Amino acid sequence: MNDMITMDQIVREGDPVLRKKAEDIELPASKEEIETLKEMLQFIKNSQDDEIAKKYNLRPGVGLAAPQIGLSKRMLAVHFTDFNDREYSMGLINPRIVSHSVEKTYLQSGEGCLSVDRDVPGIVPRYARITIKGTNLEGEEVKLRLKGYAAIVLQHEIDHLDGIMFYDHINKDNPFQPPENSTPAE
Ligand SMILES: O=CN(O)CCNC(=O)c1cccc(Cl)c1Cl
Ligand code: NI
Repeated sequence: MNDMITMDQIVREGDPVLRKKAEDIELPASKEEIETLKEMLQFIKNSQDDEIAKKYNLRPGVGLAAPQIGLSKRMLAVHFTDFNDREYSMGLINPRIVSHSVEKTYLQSGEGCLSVDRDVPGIVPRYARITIKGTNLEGEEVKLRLKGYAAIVLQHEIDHLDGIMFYDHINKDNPFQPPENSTPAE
């Protein structure tokens, strides 16, 4: 079905689907899975379009993981430009982090989530550099070497596939304590 995704379809914290480990998708992905992933990517683009976002009351986001629309499947979509003006706009099926730096990074402004209707302040430690493998919307195997903002966003999304929320990473005793061996991404 080719309906657009709106906030009504976004699952909020408390729903157990957000805490499940999502299942790998059997390749080649079905037409329906590809269609859904394209709708997820379109939702993210719509959420960044002032007119559309206003018309449909969409909260802006740079990524979306399938569990956030109630689908416990390992697929995600991202659409953003990083701090070096590099554009990322893609759907990924069965994404996995195949290697990462020891060094960490973080956004000094913290993170937010469409599935979390509240501000949760604090530094979210992320790996500074990651290598991801997965399958794109064209069915090709891709290998992405990411750092900085792109690395952070992809880790936030892949966490959703493992039932992890961004605030799980915030230091309970001192939320604004920069992690060991880290450099801010901004
Ligand atoms: O899972 C995806 N979302 O919940 C979409 C809404 N959040 C964001 O766009 C967002 C905001 C700040 C930092 C990061 Cl890393 C992300 Cl991802
Ligand atoms: Ni999120």
